[in-house]
Amino acid sequence: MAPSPQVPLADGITSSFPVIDLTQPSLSNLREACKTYGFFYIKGHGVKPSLLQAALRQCRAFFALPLPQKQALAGCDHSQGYQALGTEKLNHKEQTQPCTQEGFRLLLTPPSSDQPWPAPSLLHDFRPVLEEYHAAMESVAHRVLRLIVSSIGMPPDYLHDEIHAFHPQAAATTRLLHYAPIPSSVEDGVFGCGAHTDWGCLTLLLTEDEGLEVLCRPEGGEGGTWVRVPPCQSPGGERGKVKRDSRPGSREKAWSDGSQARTEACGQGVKSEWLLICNLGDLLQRWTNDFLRSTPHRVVNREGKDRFSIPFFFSASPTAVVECLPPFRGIGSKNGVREEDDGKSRGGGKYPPILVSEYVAERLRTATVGRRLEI
Ligand SMILES: O=C(O)CCC(=O)C(=O)O
Ligand SMILES: [Fe+2]
Repeated sequence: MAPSPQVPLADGITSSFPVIDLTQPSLSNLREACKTYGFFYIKGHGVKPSLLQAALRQCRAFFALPLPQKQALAGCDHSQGYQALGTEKLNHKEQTQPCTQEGFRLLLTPPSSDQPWPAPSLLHDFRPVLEEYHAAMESVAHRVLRLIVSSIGMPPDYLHDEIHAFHPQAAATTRLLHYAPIPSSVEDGVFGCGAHTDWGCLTLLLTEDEGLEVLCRPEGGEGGTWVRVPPCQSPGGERGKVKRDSRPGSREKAWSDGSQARTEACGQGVKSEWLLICNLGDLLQRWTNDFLRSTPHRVVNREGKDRFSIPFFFSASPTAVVECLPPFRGIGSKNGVREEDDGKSRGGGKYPPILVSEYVAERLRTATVGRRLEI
């Protein structure tokens, strides 16, 4: 099968960031993307652009509400509702300040009567638009997961049917994020959101704004290079400009203009399509004994502008056990390369089996300010 369109990287990085077309997916490209980067773009997802635009409009409208109205929507715990600026720190090693963002978590799967919603008198279309958006992302996530499982040589429904990973339902959260117009400073430890991995199965991200950076380690191992990921679409369909970090000795690289990928992905002359950015989370990495990657990423607000994004976090059923899958038992992964077991693995894998609920609760707890989390 022909290679899928790629986003070539700038500044001498030889590899590229893949675009997976859900209408004609290449499993080998998908496997390579999941193994090498843990990040890829999705095209051909079938979600209407009008729904994506409406979700972003509601996101902006929500954060434009006066602070007391947002604070009234704090959930009974951190997993739902409003989180004010200054309440989260994802990386206690590198961040000197909390993330410069405020957020609103919509834990809609499974449905819960505890989920706070703004009154329709405040934001009339908020709930119907975001419920539709959540359902659309959930369906994309199930499709992508089956493809990922097929790409590693397993029956597509293995996680669904054998592991009951999503039975009766995978927990899934749509999160609205607003990054305050505070310039980040990598040197001073000020980040829109500090380097972290996502703790679910996979994340689908929608944003029109620059700022997302991914730690690129094609060879695996320590170190790596932070690369900037062009947004899913630029405002008005215009293409983003190449941004390079020209500071001497900088290890940060810019992706080349994402418009190239979008044009290639959509065909010349066609108005650019809305891509989704997909990344793998820790559960998939643990299930595959580190064969697939849950890659560190961060948000750097270089221009100090308001930034909006909507990640959809697809986790798993809280009662599912995360334990090394059969093909990866006895196989270690060093520097991203499969190798034979060194004899120290437990339960056939590097990690002891853990309940999804335990893993997720611990990660959520450590993300609130005052707790430690190191990557
Ligand atoms: O806002 C973004 O672009 C990414 C946010 C993110 O990585 C997260 O919330 O886990
Ligand atoms: Fe993330």
